[in-house]
Amino acid sequence: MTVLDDIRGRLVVSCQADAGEPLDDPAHMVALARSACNGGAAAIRAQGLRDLRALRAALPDTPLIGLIKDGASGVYITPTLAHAEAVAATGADVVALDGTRRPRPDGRTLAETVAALRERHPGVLVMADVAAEADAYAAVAAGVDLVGTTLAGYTGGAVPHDPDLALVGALAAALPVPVVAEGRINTPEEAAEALRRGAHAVVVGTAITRPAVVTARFAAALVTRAEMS
Ligand SMILES: CC(=O)N[C@H](C=O)[C@@H](O)[C@H](O)[C@H](O)COP(=O)(O)O
Repeated sequence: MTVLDDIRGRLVVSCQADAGEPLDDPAHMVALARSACNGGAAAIRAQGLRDLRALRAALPDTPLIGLIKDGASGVYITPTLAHAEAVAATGADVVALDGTRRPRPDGRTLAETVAALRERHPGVLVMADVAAEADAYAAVAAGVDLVGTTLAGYTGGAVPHDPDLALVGALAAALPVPVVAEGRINTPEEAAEALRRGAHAVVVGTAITRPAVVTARFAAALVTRAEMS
């Protein structure tokens, strides 16, 4: 069984906390990840070397998708080969990296990044986080193992409210590699719809592991009600 077999048709839970948030502690991420696995998650996606090392040690048999966020705009998801190598060195099974066609900060192409990572870390899988169909075609040509819709809606303009399930469907129909639905999947129904549209797996983060954001949605709804009455 490969990691891709393990996650087929399943839920992957993203356990990430921004710096300074109350949950920004590897012990909290491990607790979130254990809870997610108890609830049926097949794999965990996580950010930052500290959290990745803690998760690998605590959950050695759970497939782990790792990344490093360097900044919050432009190419910030595992932006360079050095970041990708550092993620692979934590023991993550999959390295998720920016798979858009934007220039990378170290000047390497995505194809060069993938090739060098594979040479130094044989066996690691590479997931391209893309924003658009053309990104995905280029990423597949560059040799990635799977493609995620992670960055759809995050490369300019207002962030949409809904997940880009149309992109999931288009990529699943066209690509020769597994497509992971990721980004703003906020309900079980949306997760199921992503699978119906051909996703190999579904990543959910915020709706499960960011309680401040989820709480704010409830609180905002109550404020609106109070204003109307
Ligand atoms: C755009 C970006 O930086 N996405 C990040 C990628 O790892 C995370 O902040 C998201 O939480 C993750 O993709 C899961 O998505 P959602 O939290 O919407 O379920």
